[in-house]
Amino acid sequence: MKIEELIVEAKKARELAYVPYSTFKVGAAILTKDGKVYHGCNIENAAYSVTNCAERTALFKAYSEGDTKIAAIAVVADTERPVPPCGACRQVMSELCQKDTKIYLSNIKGDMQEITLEELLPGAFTPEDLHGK
Ligand SMILES: O=c1ccn([C@H]2C[C@H](O)[C@@H](CO)O2)c(=O)[nH]1
Repeated sequence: MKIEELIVEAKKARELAYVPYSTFKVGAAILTKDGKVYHGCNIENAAYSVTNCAERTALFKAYSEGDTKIAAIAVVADTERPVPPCGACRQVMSELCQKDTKIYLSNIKGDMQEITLEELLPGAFTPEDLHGK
């Protein structure tokens, strides 16, 4: 699958965003190493802090189906620059994506930025830290 096609899937996912509070729609699409696509949108809540971002929705969908090998993830929002994932998503991506996962940040007008996990969250807290290694 081409990068542009994965971004189109993220745009489709964005249309399903449940955003009555911010009205800010975000979409994500994951391509697994087996070639399957998972979609995710942001899902808000009247108790604002339990909102789930698009990136985490897509990753949790893939993991909960047993698909943990993530080839690529694309994220799209209507932002001036390619949408920057929030801090919580960076932490989750640093653990649930792999070192070689391709990460594409994009926006509705078509800008695209490829970024690595290490660039997204340098010095992330890892499972190794938790286990004292
Ligand atoms: O990368 C991002 C940034 C923000 N949001 C969501 C959270 C909230 O629903 C809305 C405004 O912050 O956008 C995402 O889904 N992904």
